[in-house]
Amino acid sequence: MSTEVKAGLEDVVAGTSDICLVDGEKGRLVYHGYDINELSGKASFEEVVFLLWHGKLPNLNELNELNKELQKNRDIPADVLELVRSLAKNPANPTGMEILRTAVSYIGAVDPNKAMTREAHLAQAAKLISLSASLTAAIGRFKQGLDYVPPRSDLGHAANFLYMLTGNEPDALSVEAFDVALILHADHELNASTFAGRVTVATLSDLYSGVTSAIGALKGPLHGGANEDVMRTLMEIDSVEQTADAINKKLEAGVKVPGFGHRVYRNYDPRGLILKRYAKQLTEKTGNTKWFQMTEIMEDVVLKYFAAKGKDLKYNVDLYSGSLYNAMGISVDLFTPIFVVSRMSGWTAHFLEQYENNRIIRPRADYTGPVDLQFVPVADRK
Ligand SMILES: CC(=O)SCCNC(=O)CCNC(=O)[C@H](O)C(C)(C)COP(=O)(O)OP(=O)(O)OC[C@H]1O[C@@H](n2cnc3c(N)ncnc32)[C@H](O)[C@@H]1OP(=O)(O)O
Ligand SMILES: O=C([O-])CC(=O)C(=O)O
Repeated sequence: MSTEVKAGLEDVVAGTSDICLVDGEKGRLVYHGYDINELSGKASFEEVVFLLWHGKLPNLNELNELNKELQKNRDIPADVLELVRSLAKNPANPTGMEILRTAVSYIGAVDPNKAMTREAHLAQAAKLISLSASLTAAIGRFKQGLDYVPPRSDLGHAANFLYMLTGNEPDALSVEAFDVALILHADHELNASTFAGRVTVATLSDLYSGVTSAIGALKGPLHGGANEDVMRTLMEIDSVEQTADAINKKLEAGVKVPGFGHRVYRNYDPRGLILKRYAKQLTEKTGNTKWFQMTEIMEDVVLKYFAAKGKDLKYNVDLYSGSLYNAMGISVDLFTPIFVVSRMSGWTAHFLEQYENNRIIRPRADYTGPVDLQFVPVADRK
């Protein structure tokens, strides 16, 4: 057995997959052959869901069928809605991610369709794509003391989410920007949450357990939770003029600034460039450019700080989603749940792939503890 240990499994290839290519050197992200720049603004999120699950873009009939299936699953069942409503009011103040994780686990427990077939998994995946969006909108409303807005079947996935969140029909630019954000976050090879989920389903556990594991992993601030941290950092500074100074102080203190750095992208994160364009466009349209301006200053300060040290640290997908979502009127606590709404497509595609050609995932640890200790009865221990 090789004893070479790569901390954090850096650059370790843990399997093959034909879902998604992350080219860290060239800053490219490709879903089943399609570069994200080719899909963004042209395809809908629903088409990308089909692409990730089936390895090809849908024809019109296939897309209509998928849309029908997604629309059918949009309304939140009464028992799930009550669970979410009570959690949103709980004095422990659970986060959006905690409520979403609990609701998904509950939905799995009460789903009568427990078959471990591709057909059943696809039905469960469609249910989760729809319900994760409806639940995120409902969590946002309940946390503000507002009522549930039932879904509409005449709107696409992105527009329906914004409608269920605000109760108003969204404008075309917000729908386009949100749809693109969903596409950009849809999949990312063996990132921590997808890996966690694949490990779970590789024991031949159910798809809901895989998704619950994945949500738990995405929640952390080193992964999906960073998008909320970016916005909280900006809100804590709360001044365009103070941004450079405040970020420099954090860097000098050795704080890891959220929204920067990536395990794979050495050059730039291609998703960030697209999100930045939409954030600029939407914040200019709404007239509230403060958070976008602060984010640009943050980008400039961090890049210069590291360049001066001979390091090439770039911003990642989480940096500009903050000002973008804020311009859509979305509260910070929903930013990582929105990541779930999108990544549900990639997670479930990976789980389908794992089930198709499964072997339990079980690496080794290089043991560094003692051996041959002698047992001492408790009364004689110091
Ligand atoms: C959707 C996503 O998950 S994208 C990532 C979202 N996460 C964040 O934005 C949180 C901030 N970023 C980070 O914590 C890291 O860059 C990660 C977790 C993304 C990647 O971690 P790793 O690949 O293990 O990189 P690592 O932490 O070893 O960083 C390499 C070097 O860059 C520095 N560095 C990396 N990211 C940052 C950052 N955001 N701010 C300051 N310094 C950083 C590290 O201190 C380290 O410096 P050193 O070589 O002097 O020790
Ligand atoms: O790939 C990663 O390590 C993290 C990431 O950017 C993602 O999951 O989108």
